[in-house]
Amino acid sequence: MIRLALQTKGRLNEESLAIIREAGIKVEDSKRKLLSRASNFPLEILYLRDDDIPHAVAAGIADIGIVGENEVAEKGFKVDVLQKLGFGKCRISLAIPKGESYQDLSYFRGKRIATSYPNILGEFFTSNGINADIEEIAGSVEIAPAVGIADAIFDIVSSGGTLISNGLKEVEKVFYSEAALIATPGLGGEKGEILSRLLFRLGAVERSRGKKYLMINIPQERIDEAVSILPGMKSPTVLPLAQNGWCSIHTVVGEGELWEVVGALKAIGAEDILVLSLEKMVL
Ligand SMILES: Nc1ncnc2c1ncn2[C@@H]1O[C@H](COP(=O)(O)OP(=O)(O)OP(=O)(O)O)[C@@H](O)[C@H]1O
Ligand SMILES: O=P(O)(O)OC[C@H]1O[C@H](OP(=O)(O)OP(=O)(O)O)[C@H](O)[C@@H]1O
Ligand SMILES: [Mg+2]
Repeated sequence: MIRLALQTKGRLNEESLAIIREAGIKVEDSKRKLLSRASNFPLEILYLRDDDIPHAVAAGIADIGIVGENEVAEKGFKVDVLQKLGFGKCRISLAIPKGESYQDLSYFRGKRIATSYPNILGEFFTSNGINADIEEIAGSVEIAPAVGIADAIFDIVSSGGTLISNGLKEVEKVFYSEAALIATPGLGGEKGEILSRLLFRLGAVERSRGKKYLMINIPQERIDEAVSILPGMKSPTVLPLAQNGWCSIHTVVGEGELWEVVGALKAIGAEDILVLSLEKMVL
């Protein structure tokens, strides 16, 4: 049995559970029990505040965990970061009142900066030779300048909407983060073996993320052109059609490039273009 720490509620909770479920593991959500066993895989979930996950994993209270890289860096506990998970993407940035003019980091010399990430900020300032006053606060950091408890802030930014709503502007992007799977260093034996099985499944889930299965029909003489347009995994599958002179091409395309590829294929005479969702890419 392996124990996985997940955020009880908040930004990472739903997607963390979704990724486990996409890996075919049946688990209950945190509304019922804070420790719950999967019914079809040797895994149990321990639901925690995200701040507590790096320590729980470093201390072996949980064997693995899903948490933002920002929390891992801030807490500084020794854990292995096994895999980035592609969600919870954000950055931690320095922001100042929008009316202020800003040239460079020297702006922050002698200023009071409110943050929930004093260690990341402290290291950043030290390595840039900035001496400032770091005020640690647990939440609602963006309001600190307006109520006079700080001159600037260092906090999580994603869309930037919260900064704008609070009359602030982002001036330095310091740390980029996303959710990651972390583990107690040196997990071996039975736990190591269960972890490999889990990583194998998560890899398949991750690879299929944002990917579509594309099927087109195309005249035989255009196959080479079509293949050069398709980004495909290896080379795309080409199948003959019952209709003479035509064939069907199947391949996997990233969602980001889908419409461009479809447009280019149409332009060279592709027809019957089907886009299907891709369940898993095991390889
Ligand atoms: N706006 C955002 N966009 C994307 N990811 C975010 C955003 N805000 C936070 N995150 C990521 O999600 C993590 C959890 O954020 P959340 O706001 O749920 O934390 P919290 O309030 O500290 O929760 P907890 O109650 O578990 O301590 C952050 O540490 C960060 O990695
Ligand atoms: O740039 P934005 O897209 O506006 O996102 C940034 C905000 O998101 C997070 O807060 P969240 O909404 O999770 O609430 P919290 O402060 O209660 O954790 C973070 O603490 C910022 O305040
Ligand atoms: Mg927290």
